[in-house]
Amino acid sequence: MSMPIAAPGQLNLTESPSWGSRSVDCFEKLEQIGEGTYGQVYMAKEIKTGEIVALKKIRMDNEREGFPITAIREIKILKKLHHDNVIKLKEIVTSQDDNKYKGGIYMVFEYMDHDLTGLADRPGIRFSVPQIKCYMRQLLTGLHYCHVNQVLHRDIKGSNLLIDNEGNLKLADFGLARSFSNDHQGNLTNRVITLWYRPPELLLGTTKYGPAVDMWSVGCIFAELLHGKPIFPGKDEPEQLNKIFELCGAPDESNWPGVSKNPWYVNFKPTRPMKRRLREVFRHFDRHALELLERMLTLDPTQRISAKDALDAEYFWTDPLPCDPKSLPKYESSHEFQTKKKRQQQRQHEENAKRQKLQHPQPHGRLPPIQQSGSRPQMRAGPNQPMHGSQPPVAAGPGHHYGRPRGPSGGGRYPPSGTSGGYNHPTHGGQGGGYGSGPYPPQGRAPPYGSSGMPGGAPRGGAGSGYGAPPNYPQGGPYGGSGAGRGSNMMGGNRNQQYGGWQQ
Ligand SMILES: Nc1ncnc2c1ncn2[C@@H]1O[C@H](COP(=O)(O)OP(=O)(O)OP(=O)(O)O)[C@@H](O)[C@H]1O
Repeated sequence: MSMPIAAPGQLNLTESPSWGSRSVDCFEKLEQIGEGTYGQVYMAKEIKTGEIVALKKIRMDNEREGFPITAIREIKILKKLHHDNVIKLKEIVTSQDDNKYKGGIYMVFEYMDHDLTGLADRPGIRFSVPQIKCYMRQLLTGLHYCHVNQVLHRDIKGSNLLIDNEGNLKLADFGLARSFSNDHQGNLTNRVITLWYRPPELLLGTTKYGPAVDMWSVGCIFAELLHGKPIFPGKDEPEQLNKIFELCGAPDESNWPGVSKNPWYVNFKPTRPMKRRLREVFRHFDRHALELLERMLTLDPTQRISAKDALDAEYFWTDPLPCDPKSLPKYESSHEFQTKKKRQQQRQHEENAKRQKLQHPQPHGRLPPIQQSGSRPQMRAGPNQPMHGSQPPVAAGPGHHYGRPRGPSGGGRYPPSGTSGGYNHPTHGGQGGGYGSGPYPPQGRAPPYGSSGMPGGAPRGGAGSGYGAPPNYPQGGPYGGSGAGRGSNMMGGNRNQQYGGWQQ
C-alpha cells in the first residue's frame, strides 16, 4: 500500500490563489447538519458549479483571544494531509456581515452524506460483517496515513468518521489534532479524546504519548460496532478508568511496565485485583475480530497494535473479506445532529401524547400499543443491540472561552453508578462517579494549548466545575476542578442498556 508523505514545502503548490479570498456568498446554505463545539456545520451549494459542500463556521465569540488556535491547527494540519480516507478541506471563505470587526470565517469541506454515529443510529440499519470490515479498514488506512505523517488525531469517535454514499469513510474534525515527532515525545495535554474513547494512559495523566492513543479509540469503535453499543460509557474519569479495568484488567508492572510512573497512578490504582475479561465477555465475537480487538485494547500503549499492523491482521484477510466500498448500500443522508434532533422531536411527541392521555383518560376500549422509542428495529451485524443516540461526557483540555457549553442536558441520563469501585481514592473509595456535584462536566471543548497540558496548569477560561476536586486532592490534581471537554457524540447506545450485558 503506498502511503504518501506530505512534503513540508509542497503545500502551497497546490493551493489555489483564491484561498481565503472568496466570500461565503458564493454558497447557498441548504440546511444545518452539525453543531460542533466550534460552530455550526451546514450543507451548502456552490452557486456557480452546483457542487454540494459542507461549510463549517469557525466560532469567533471571544474578541480577546482572536482567531481560535484549534481552527488554526485544524487548517494547518488538513492542508498537509491528502488522502482518500481523510476529509478534504477545499478552501476557506469569509463573510463580512457576521461581525463588523472580524467577519465570519468558514472552512469549506467536501460534503459527506453521513457520520458513523448518525448512520448507525438510523432505524433499520444493520451493518454486515464485510461492511464493518470495510469501514474499519478505511479508518485504519486513514489513521495510518496520519501517523506516518506524524499527526495524532486525538478525537477519534463515531461522529468524526464521515461516510459518503460511495461507501468511503474519511477522518474528520482535526480540531484537536497535532503534530508529533517520534524521537521527541514532548509534553502534550492529557485532556484530549472524548471520554468514552480515551485510553488509560491519558486517564492516568501521562503527557508523553503517541499514536497509540488513537488506536485505543479505534478499539473502542471496533468493539462498539460489533457489540452494538458503547463499551466504556463512563460518566467521569474515575468511572471511565474503572470500566476499562473491569474489562481489560487492572494495570500493574507485569502487564504494563512503567505504569506506576504515570502521574495519577497512585490515585487510581485499584485496591482489589481485577482480571482481564475481554475474551470471556466478547467470546461470541468472531475469533479474528477478538484477536484484533485484544491487541487494540491493550493497556500498555507500547504493546498496543499500530494502525499499520492492524491492517495486516488476519481479520481483514479471512472470509468474509471486507467489501468494496462501492458495493455498500446507499442511505439517505444522516448526521448525528439530525438523528438526535429527530429523536428529541419523537420524545417530545410521545410525552405530549402521554400527557394528553392522562388529561383525557379513555376508560373504554383498548388502545393500540404505543410505539415506544425503545422498540426500534435492530441495527448492525451479529449480536448488536439497537442503538440510540447517546453522548459521552466530553473532555479535552482546560476550559476555554469559545467552547460553548453543549451536550447532554441535565442529569438523569445515566443510571446511578453502583458498579465503580476498588479505587484507591482518597475520599471516594468504592464510589466511582461520586465526584463533584453535577453528573457532567460542562461541555465546552477546550484546546490543547496553554497551561502546557499539565493537570496542575491553570486552565484557561472558565468551563470548570462539574466534577470539582474532592477535598483530599491537591489543587490541580487529577480531574479536579478543570472540567472541560467538547460536547460530542458517538455511535448510539441506549442509556438504559449501557450497564447491561457484561458489566454486571
Ligand atoms: N464534510 C462534512 N460533510 C458532512 N457533514 C459534516 C462534514 N464535516 C462535519 N460534518 C458534520 O458536522 C458534525 C460536526 O463537525 P465537526 O466534528 O467537524 O465539528 P466540531 O465543532 O469539531 O464538533 P465536535 O465538537 O462535535 O467534535 C459532524 O459530526 C458531522 O455530522
